[in-house]
Amino acid sequence: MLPYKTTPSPSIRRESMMSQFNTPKASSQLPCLSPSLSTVSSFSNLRRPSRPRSTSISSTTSNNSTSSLTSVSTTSSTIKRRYFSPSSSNGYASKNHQRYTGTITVAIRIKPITDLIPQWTAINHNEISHPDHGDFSFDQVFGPQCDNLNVFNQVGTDLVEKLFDGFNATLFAYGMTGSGKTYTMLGEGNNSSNNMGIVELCGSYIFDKTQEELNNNNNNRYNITVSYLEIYNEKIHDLLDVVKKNEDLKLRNDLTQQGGGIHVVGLTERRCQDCNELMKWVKMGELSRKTGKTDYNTRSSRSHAIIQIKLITTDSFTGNIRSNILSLCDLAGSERATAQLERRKEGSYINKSLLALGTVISKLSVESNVKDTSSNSSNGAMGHIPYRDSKLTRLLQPALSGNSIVTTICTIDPRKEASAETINTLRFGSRAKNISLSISRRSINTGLASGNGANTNELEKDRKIKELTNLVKEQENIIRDLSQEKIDRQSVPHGLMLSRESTMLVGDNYNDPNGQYLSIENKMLKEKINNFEKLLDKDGVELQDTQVVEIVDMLPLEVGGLLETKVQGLESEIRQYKSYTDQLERKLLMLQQQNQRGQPHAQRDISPMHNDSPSPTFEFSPTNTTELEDIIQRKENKITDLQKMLDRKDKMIEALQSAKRLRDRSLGQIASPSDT
Ligand SMILES: Nc1ncnc2c1ncn2[C@@H]1O[C@H](COP(=O)(O)OP(=O)(O)OP(=O)(O)O)[C@@H](O)[C@H]1O
Repeated sequence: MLPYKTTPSPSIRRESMMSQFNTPKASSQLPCLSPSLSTVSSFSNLRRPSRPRSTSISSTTSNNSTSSLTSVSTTSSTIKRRYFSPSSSNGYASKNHQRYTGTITVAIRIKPITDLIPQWTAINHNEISHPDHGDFSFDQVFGPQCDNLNVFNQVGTDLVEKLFDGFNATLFAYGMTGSGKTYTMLGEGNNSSNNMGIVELCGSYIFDKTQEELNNNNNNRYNITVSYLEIYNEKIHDLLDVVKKNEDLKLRNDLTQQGGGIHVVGLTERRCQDCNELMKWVKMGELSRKTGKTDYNTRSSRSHAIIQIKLITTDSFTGNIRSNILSLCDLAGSERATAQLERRKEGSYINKSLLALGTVISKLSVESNVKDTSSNSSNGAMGHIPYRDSKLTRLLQPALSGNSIVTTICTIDPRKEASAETINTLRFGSRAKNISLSISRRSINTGLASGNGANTNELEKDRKIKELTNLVKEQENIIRDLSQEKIDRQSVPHGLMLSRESTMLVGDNYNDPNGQYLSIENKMLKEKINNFEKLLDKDGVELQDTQVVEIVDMLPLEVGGLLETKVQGLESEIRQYKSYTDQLERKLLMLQQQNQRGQPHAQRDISPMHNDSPSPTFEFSPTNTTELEDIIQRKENKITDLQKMLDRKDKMIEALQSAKRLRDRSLGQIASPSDT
């Protein structure tokens, strides 16, 4: 169990502090016991002119505090811890209600100083005062005398109670460097007395309460985990994983979270059996956290740190499970520029993210005011809130936008030289105080728990994983189909053998048969063009019969008609050549006979004697036998060529006709006798 040493009861020490409070000078040392009273809604409203100090508050407060002090059982008889019972006047819903409505709770904590007279003092449990700036009102004001347990009793117990009621809760410490944020959240030194920080006190309270519930035979079973991260120079580090501690973890919107959430991908969660174990992890994380020396703090936190304690509640009777998170944030402190380069760089990141937080708080505050003033007429729509301006605001986004009950502890250094920062901090606090929250209880999962600590989140994640796995499978199928399509395209025979039927079959395998068919058709047409080009190139070269048939087979039927006409033209041309050649031969014969008889070349007219058939027109007329022989030879060659060409065309026509017959047959038509 917890290694706490027995501590003096807070109530006893409070009694002794009360005596100081009754003296006028002791107002700055006001103990912090009363529940929240104030609900002032703007910074200007929070401020009142200085007034004479009242001394009448102490007795009332003292009575209140004693009556509201309740002992909470712990599991060890040697440890007796006393907590206040949760305040009921803070706008919180009762245990049975489903919703919490109220504003962010803002507490101010004044750091004790020994050497100088403080400029800022607590005049009662809700007000802080400055001789020049006046009085300011908040939910809680903790004087320098208040210890961490006092603070916890006022602001921490409520949050933990709400956690058990099914809400998320967030507490963050805000203030200038050296003003006491880390002291408040994590305590100091060996934690021998009341210097335990809020984190440890919350952890202790949570484990005590789970034990108490078990003792009361409650059906609920609890599992508790802890995670610890820091934002250093805008990078998110996992402080509970020594191997990954320098990795920059990514943020992701977590749709499994009710109302949306921000998920830190890969953040380690450690399961804890008791507060001792929880603090062991926290201390381990502390060792990794970045610290350094600043003008105001010898061990300044150079990063924002967020510890999350997750309470997983399983109803062993119904199997319902839910998880709720308590986020405890120790922000890095704002500071002025320093000479040291490293500190300056860190400082600029810190200031930038705090500025982003300030802007978000300011805008939310304005939005809340607008909603208040327009009340029912408001449609509830939010203006743009720049959560994305920094990692810090992104991480706090779910809490600030209604996923969590939020409390802020603003720590201040009461010295004169820190006054500007104090005013800034109070301004921040007053804006935060304006922000109204309306938070649903986290829904409870039905469905049986797995018994091994499964929780809502885990079940949701399982569902999400299944969904994503299916998606991945679907995408793998698409990729496989696409690769197959590529292979098929590449394997389409290069040539003319791919029939339309086969292309249709190939096409049927694809998701989009029309598209696939068109692409194959396109490929075929390209092939046809290629072959026509080859045919043109091969003019005069003998084509194989099969080639002719193939070419003709792929020709559209209209081309066949054209070819036939062309062939008829050629045939008539050949007939003309033949007739002319006949005439020439006759003429030649005649000339030869004349030569043999020794007759002179009296006639130069060599035009055909019988002009009964049309003859082609020639450019010149032969003048002697040799010339004539030459002409005749050339013409014979030409005739041979034409006959060859005619043969080819005949074959083409034959092939065309047979292709036509085939197609007609395949179309179920009866071939007409003229086709054959
Ligand atoms: N309420 C307090 N009681 C006693 N000592 C305190 C208190 N608040 C702060 N201190 C002391 O002041 C010093 C600075 O405090 P702390 O480190 O908590 O400041 P911080 O706001 O976290 O600063 P930083 O932003 O630089 O990290 C510490 O030595 C701490 O012990």
